[in-house]
Amino acid sequence: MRRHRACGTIPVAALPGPWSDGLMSQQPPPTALSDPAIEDIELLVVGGGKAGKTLAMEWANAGRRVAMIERGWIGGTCINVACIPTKTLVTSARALRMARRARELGFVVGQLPGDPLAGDVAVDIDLLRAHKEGVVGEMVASQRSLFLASGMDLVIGEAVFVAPRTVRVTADDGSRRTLRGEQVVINTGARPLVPDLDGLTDVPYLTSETLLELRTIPRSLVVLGGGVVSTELAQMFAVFGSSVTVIERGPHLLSRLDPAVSDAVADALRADGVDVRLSAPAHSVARAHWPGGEGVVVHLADGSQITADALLVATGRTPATATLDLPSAGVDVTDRGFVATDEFLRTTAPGTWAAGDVAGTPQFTHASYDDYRVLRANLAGGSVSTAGRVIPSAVFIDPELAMIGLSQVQAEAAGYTVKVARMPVAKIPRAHTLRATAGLWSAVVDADTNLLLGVTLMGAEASESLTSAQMVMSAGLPYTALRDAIIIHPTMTEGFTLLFAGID
Ligand SMILES: Cc1cc2nc3c(=O)[nH]c(=O)nc-3n(C[C@H](O)[C@H](O)[C@H](O)COP(=O)(O)OP(=O)(O)OC[C@H]3O[C@@H](n4cnc5c(N)ncnc54)[C@H](O)[C@@H]3O)c2cc1C
Ligand SMILES: NC(=O)c1ccc[n+]([C@@H]2O[C@H](COP(=O)([O-])OP(=O)(O)OC[C@H]3O[C@@H](n4cnc5c(N)ncnc54)[C@H](O)[C@@H]3O)[C@@H](O)[C@H]2O)c1
Repeated sequence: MRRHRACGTIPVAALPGPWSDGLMSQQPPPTALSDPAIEDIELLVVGGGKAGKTLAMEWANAGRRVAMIERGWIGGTCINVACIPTKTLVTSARALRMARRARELGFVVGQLPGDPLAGDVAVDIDLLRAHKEGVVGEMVASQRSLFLASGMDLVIGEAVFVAPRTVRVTADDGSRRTLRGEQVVINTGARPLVPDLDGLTDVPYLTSETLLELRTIPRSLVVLGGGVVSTELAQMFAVFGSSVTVIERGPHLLSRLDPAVSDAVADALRADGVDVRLSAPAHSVARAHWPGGEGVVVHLADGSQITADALLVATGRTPATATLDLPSAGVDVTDRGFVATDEFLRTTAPGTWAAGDVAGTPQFTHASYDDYRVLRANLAGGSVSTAGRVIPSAVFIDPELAMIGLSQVQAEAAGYTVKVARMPVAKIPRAHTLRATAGLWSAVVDADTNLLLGVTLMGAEASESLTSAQMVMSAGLPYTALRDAIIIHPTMTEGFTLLFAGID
């Protein structure tokens, strides 16, 4: 039988956002257990990220006593302020780019009088935001329904450890509960990292979270950092009409890629008008004023400066542990502030586990979901390890970039003798029908075994095509399995038959 633990002390009216109605009113009043101040449960999930919420729902659906504490984002970071809103906006940017190429594609769009942009079409920021909020709102509502239907106790508030496996939650109205789990999972994610840069705290700056709330498209935007968040948002805002400059302190965008691929990413951004400055460490930031306006000026170490209406800080993410009081839980952190876990996702405190970004898992939602699979097994007494996981990823720029496994540089450094397949995307028939012939596919093959070591696809629909290579890799099949497969024509995935033709 499902059992609910109460959160009646947190008034529904205190809850933010569209999920505030009816959430707590379905819960019975608090029941004293072994200690009147402490509510004992089987599973306590701290932070409703991908791994934790999935496990919480599963256990609650099985009739187990589960509480999940979430400070406000029902469904976690990904749905509220990261993957889902940004990819929704990427879709708009892509459609806008296509609309600007209307004549090439055989149609015309109406002329908008007074349009400040060069093309026939322009962004309506209110419509754009409504579109994004519609997608996010539907997903949040769906998550809320699933959480409540599972029978879990969804506790809205800020969690702080007060003892091992014991958390105090404070709601917006100041009311408190104390919950103790037989098992505890910490899944609080990460937040934008704000670097220690001279002047930064004195200027208005945006992060990936606040950028999504803008009421206007800034005429000019300077982006600090040249990683994944930066490249996706910089290109998108350039397409929306901003004059965008990216400042990266290192010699390449997306520094973990082979330089040739990083260069191709920089070219793709430049093709949309982004000014990409590499090896350009920022020295300081200050407010800038000009007749009729104000913004920010970024001074670079080489003495040059960039002035813009708005500044986006995209210099990485930091684990969300600062307010958790982990020492009270007996949970150690690493020197970079992540919750220290072993390969089974156990923390240093008995019965306490961690997953997702906060645990130092590669920062992708699908990686956190894999942590759920690890936890699911290990909380049931198993010993599933996170060691050796091969995690694919994609950067949703145009053209898309998707990768898995080793790059050529990494494979050679690891001592493999490799065969490398490379092909311009223009060789794939489907790319022509999509009018999207930009990009390059490459794959690294172990010359001794013919096994795939890594694949990097830059081109239309790369994030979809990559999964075929991932399946071949995980099945331990040679690259010839893809080369000789009968693949639907014309699709982008068909490109594998061409990529691998003639690499012997
Ligand atoms: C702009 C952007 C775009 C991204 N796009 C993608 C993408 O396309 N694909 C992809 O795979 N990944 C993407 N990511 C990364 C992805 O969002 C994260 O890796 C993923 O959300 C991590 O999930 P998680 O399980 O660690 O927890 P999260 O989803 O981060 O959830 C943690 C939850 O814990 C809550 N919380 C934190 N502290 C407390 C506390 N003290 N008490 C109560 N609750 C707390 C937070 O409110 C949050 O809801 C993107 C990230 C950003 C910033
Ligand atoms: N499509 C996706 O899956 C997706 C999208 C966005 C984010 N994410 C996840 O979020 C994580 C964080 O992304 P991110 O882009 O914030 O971090 P990142 O680590 O990918 O990139 C940060 C960049 O900022 C640069 N930098 C740092 N300090 C700087 C400074 N003072 N001046 C100039 N440059 C500076 C770094 O050299 C680095 O290149 C990613 O690693 C990724 O795992 C994933």
